[in-house]
Amino acid sequence: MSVYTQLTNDQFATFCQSFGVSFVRAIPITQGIKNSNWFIQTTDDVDGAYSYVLTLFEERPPADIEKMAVILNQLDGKLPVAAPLSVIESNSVQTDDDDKRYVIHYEDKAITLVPCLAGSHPEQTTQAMCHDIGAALAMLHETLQALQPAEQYGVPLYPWADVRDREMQFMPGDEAKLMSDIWRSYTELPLTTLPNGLCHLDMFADNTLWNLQKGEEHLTGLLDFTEVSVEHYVMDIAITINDFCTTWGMAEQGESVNFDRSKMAAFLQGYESKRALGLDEKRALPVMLAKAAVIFWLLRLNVIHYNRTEGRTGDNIMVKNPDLMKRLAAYHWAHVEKSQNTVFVLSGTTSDNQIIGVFSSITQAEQAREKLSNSSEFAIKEYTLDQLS
Ligand SMILES: Nc1ncnc2c1ncn2[C@@H]1O[C@H](COP(=O)(O)OP(=O)(O)O)[C@@H](O)[C@H]1O
Ligand SMILES: N[C@@H](CCOP(=O)(O)O)C(=O)O
Repeated sequence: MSVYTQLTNDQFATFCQSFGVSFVRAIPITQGIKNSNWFIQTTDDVDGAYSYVLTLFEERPPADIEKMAVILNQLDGKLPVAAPLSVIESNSVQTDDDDKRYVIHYEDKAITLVPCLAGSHPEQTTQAMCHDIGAALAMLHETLQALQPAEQYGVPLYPWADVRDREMQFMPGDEAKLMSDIWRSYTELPLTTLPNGLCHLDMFADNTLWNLQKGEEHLTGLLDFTEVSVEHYVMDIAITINDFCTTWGMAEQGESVNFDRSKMAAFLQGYESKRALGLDEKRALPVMLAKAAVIFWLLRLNVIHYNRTEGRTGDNIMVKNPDLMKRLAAYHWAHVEKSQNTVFVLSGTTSDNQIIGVFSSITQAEQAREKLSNSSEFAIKEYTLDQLS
């Protein structure tokens, strides 16, 4: 559980009053690792129910949280998000939407109050859920294109290269090599031409809520918009795929990491039902999956670093296991290396075995075969480069 700041009931009551809500009780929220969150019970709630969530943003400055409120209001109605309540201005003068404030301050930190969304976090995902979260992410990418210039609405990207340089000093050689190989391969992608825009960048299953009725699972909430930044859409896709399409084994399951490629196919189908991916995005995806895993490996090491340097300890502090992300990065990297080392040969099946072409992906080979009038007389065979020499 992560509640970094302790507040008194009087403080909760005063904060809630700023949003026109009458406070009864605050219940600390057990999930989340960045901010302090409480469910808020009001005088209108019965039987221990609660209708709001109060968040005290521990890291992001209030100006970033104001931007986040604009983003959530843009998405409201298109996707199931919890848009922040506006602050009741004391002079009771009607304010335009543009002048509304959504944030109050406690010391130098921002506080928001949002409606509590129904549903629960999935412990496991299904192919149908992966399809739906893919469609939701594409809708998010498309909808936020209305906010221009995008840089004005997103927060700056975190300086992950600095975290990498600090953490790599303490890593065993093979781990540092994995990280730098993936990083180098990422920088070799056509980064200047890949489409970009406002991205969520933390769409993990535990940042989503679902009605989990068996066979009828549907998305009821998208949470945690504190990281929204301008990034390549394919990076946001990779981040979301990495969590939704992986079964994470806890310590008792040997911390296994099982990535499900059929879930990824379902995700991509859902995504492309709302926004078509370009060929360059599809080509970049395998390396982006590895880079996204590296970023969250670093993020988790960074949380541990700050907990240590700022003396944050105790039962209220939750940490997520960086090793799981390291294993996922290694899995994706092995896949990239294998495909870099593999070619697909299209050749005739008749006695002369005529070679039509050598391709770096199965899709390219299939496309070439489809163009042949007598395509059934040609086969595609996979070879590693050392088999060909
Ligand atoms: N609007 C909401 N409705 C229901 N639950 C919420 C809402 N906002 C936050 N939560 C709960 O609080 C948890 C932590 O919120 P989150 O924004 O992910 O915090 P953090 O930024 O600390 O990671 C979520 O996983 C969810 O369980
Ligand atoms: N989703 C990230 C870290 C951010 O955690 P959150 O609980 O604050 O969304 C991870 O799994 O490492």
